[in-house]
Amino acid sequence: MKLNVNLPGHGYPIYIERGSLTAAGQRIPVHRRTCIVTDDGIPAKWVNTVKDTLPGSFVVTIPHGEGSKNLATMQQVLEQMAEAGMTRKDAVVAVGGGVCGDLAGFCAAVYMRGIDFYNIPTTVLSQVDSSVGGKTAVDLGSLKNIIGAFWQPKAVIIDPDVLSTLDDRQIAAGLAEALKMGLILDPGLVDLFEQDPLPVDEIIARSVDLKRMIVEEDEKEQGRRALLNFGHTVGHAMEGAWGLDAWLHGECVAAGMDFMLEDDTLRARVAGLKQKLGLPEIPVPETDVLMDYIRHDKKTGDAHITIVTVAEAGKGRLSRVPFDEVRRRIEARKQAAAGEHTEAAHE
Ligand SMILES: NC(=O)c1ccc[n+]([C@@H]2O[C@H](COP(=O)([O-])OP(=O)(O)OC[C@H]3O[C@@H](n4cnc5c(N)ncnc54)[C@H](O)[C@@H]3O)[C@@H](O)[C@H]2O)c1
Ligand SMILES: O=C(O)C(=O)C[C@@H](O)[C@H](O)[C@H](O)COP(=O)(O)O
Ligand SMILES: [Zn+2]
Repeated sequence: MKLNVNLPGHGYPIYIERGSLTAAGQRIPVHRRTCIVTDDGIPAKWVNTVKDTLPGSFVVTIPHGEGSKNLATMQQVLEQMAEAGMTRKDAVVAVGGGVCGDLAGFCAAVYMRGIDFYNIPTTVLSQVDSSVGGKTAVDLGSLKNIIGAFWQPKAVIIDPDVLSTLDDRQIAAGLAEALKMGLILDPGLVDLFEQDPLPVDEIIARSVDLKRMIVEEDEKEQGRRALLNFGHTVGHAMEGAWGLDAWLHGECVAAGMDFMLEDDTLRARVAGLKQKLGLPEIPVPETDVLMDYIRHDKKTGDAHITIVTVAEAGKGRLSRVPFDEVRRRIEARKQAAAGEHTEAAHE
C-alpha cells in the first residue's frame, strides 16, 4: 500500500508493505553518502538489511532509550556525519523507533542547513505516529522535544515484519498512540481495539492515514494538528517528572488521556482497552511538579493553554483554557481515584 502526504513542494510517499525493508534501496535514491542512524537495541538484522540495499551507506549507532534524545548524542551523530565527509547532496536514514527518527531527522534538518531525510520506523509507535509529519526534536534535560524543527522526510518505509522482534511492552506503548488517534478522529479505529486478536496491520494503516490527513491539513500545528497532542499535556509532564527513562512515552500518553476524557462511560471503556493492551497504571506525581512541567508545554501562552479533550470517541476538541484548568483536572482525577480505592476497600 502506498499513501502520499500532499504538502506544497515537499510531499512524500509512505510505503506500508510487509518485506519492504529489503526494497529500501528501490525507495531511496542513491546518494554519494548515506548515514543510517539506529540504536543499539534494534536487531542488527534489520539495520543490515537496509544497509545492504544502500550503496555508500554507513551506520551510526546511538544508545537506545529516551536518555539518548539530547543535544550531546546529536552532536556525536553530527560529528560522525562530518567526519564521513557528508555534503549537502547526502542523506540521513533513520532505522529505529521514535527516538532515532526524531533525533536523526533533526540532524538532517540542521546539517549544512538541511539535507535529505528518510524514515524507516521499526516500532509500533514510530510506524503509527512519529515517522510521518516532520516533527523532529531532542529533549532539553527532562523537558520533552523542546529543541527541534519541522523537517519532512522524503519517504517513509513501513515494514510491519520488523515488529516481530519488538517486546510486548513496546507494542502496547505504540498502540496507545494509535488509540489516541482513534479517540480524537475515528471511532471505527477505536472499535478495532475491541477485536481479538488485535488487527495490528489494519490499526497501523488506519492510524498512518489519519496522521497523513491531519498533517496535510495543518503541517506546522497552527490549529487542528494540535489534536494529536491528546494525552500529551499531562503525559509529557509525567514522563519528565518520573525521569525520561522510567516510563515509555506511549505509556505516559495513555495515562495522560485520562485527565482529558470528559465522559465517564468513555473513560471506563478506554480504561478497559488500556488494561487489555497491558498498559501500566502510572502513579500520578505531585500536582505542583506536573504543573512546573506543563508550564513548558508548547501549547502554552501567557496564562492560558490549549488542551485537547474528548467527550465522544472520534471527536477530539481543542480549547483554550486558563492554565489552572489543567491543575483542576489533575486534582479532580486524583480525588476520583482516591474515592475508587476507598470504595474498593469497603467491598
Ligand atoms: N515526531 C513525532 O511526531 C513523534 C510522535 C510520537 C512520539 N514521538 C517520540 O518518539 C519517541 C518514542 O518512540 P518509540 O516508542 O519508538 O521508542 P524508542 O525509539 O525508544 O524505541 C523503543 C525501544 O525499542 C527498541 N527497538 C526498536 N525497534 C525494534 C525492533 N524492531 N525490534 C526490537 N527492538 C526494537 C529500541 O532499541 C528501543 O529500546 C519519544 O521520544 C517520543 O517523544 C515523536
Ligand atoms: O505529530 C504531532 O503533531 C504530534 O503531536 C504527535 C505526538 O504523538 C508526538 O509525541 C509529538 O512529538 C508531540 O508533540 P510536541 O510538539 O508536544 O513535542
Ligand atoms: Zn506522542
